[in-house]
Amino acid sequence: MAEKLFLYGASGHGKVLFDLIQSNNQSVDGVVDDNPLLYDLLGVPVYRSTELNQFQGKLLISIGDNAVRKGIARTWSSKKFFKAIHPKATVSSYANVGVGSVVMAHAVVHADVQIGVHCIVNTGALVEHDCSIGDFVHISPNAAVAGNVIIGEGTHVGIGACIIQGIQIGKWVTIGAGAVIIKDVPDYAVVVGNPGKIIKYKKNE
Ligand SMILES: CC(=O)SCCNC(=O)CCNC(=O)[C@H](O)C(C)(C)COP(=O)(O)OP(=O)(O)OC[C@H]1O[C@@H](n2cnc3c(N)ncnc32)[C@H](O)[C@@H]1OP(=O)(O)O
Repeated sequence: MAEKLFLYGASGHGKVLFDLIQSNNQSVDGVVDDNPLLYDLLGVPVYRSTELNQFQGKLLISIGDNAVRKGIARTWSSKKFFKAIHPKATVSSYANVGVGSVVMAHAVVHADVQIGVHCIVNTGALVEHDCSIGDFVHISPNAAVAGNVIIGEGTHVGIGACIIQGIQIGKWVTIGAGAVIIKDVPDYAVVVGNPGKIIKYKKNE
């Protein structure tokens, strides 16, 4: 019998992953969320994290916030996680997608790309050849990352942003929606606009 699959996070992102899992002819057996007001996600029961140890199965963290995803992955590091790739995503057989990561519909991940653990490559995002994407990164819908780009842990590439080839982006960077990144970006920077300019630094993850 197939192992049971659980989502951690009864969020909007959780709903999208729910659909993704069904697109792969699998089903979600339960959702974990500590919001006491939530009892069900798309008809599947929501459990509290205190109940999680009762369940045998594999877990996928369905929370968009990169730092929160990292915290949950650490807390539940003894659990088995799974990755999920939409059947309408294109992932090169020469790319590597880490455990706990998701690749949404119409995303493209080309050859010799390394994607870390617990990442989100969101709907229609493009990751070109030879990129290295750190753990807990989120590449938002319709963002495009050109070849040979390195992105550090926890960075969020905003919706529709573009990063030209060969750029190095630090860790826990925020790239604003629609930004065009043509220069390297240091750790914790928040960058917006075309061409991308740093408007501030985040204090931490
Ligand atoms: C499925 C999903 O939903 S995936 C989620 C996808 N979501 C995203 O991609 C969101 C990305 N986030 C953004 O673009 C945000 O605006 C951020 C993180 C860049 C900035 O947010 P905040 O820190 O709250 O900054 P704030 O809104 O105060 O804006 C600061 C300044 O930057 C400007 N600014 C903010 N975002 C952008 C942007 N994307 N492009 C250009 N300018 C921007 C603001 O106009 C403001 O300018 P001002 O000081 O001259 O008035």
